[in-house]
Amino acid sequence: MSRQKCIALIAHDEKKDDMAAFARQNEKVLAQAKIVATGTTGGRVLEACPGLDVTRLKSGPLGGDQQIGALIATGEVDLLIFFVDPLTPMPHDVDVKALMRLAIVYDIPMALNRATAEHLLDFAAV
Ligand SMILES: O=C(CO)COP(=O)(O)O
Repeated sequence: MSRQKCIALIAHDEKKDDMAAFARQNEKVLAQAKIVATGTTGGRVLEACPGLDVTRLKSGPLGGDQQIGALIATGEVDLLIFFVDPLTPMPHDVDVKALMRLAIVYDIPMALNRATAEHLLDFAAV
């Protein structure tokens, strides 16, 4: 039997409502996976869907993006869903860029907005 899929969820502040709505809408699919999330995003996802298996890491600006990058490097993440806010400068922009780079290096499917995330979830059908 193949191992349970791991989905990483991250949303910048302006996109957190969107992430909560996305989680609610896709709760059944997400419930079949193990979820890892940056701290605040994970809290919002759990508020929206208390039954999900969510491991909350550090908040993004405090190293959470790098933790998810490390999980990608060790082969533990199958899909990255990251709702990026393109309109707000971030103090941890270099961490965000590093995370995206690792997702590319390890060829992990990566959705940076909701429209793509819906397609990837359908496609991955965990
Ligand atoms: O900043 C983030 C991603 O870069 C997200 O972190 P939080 O989920 O803790 O807000």
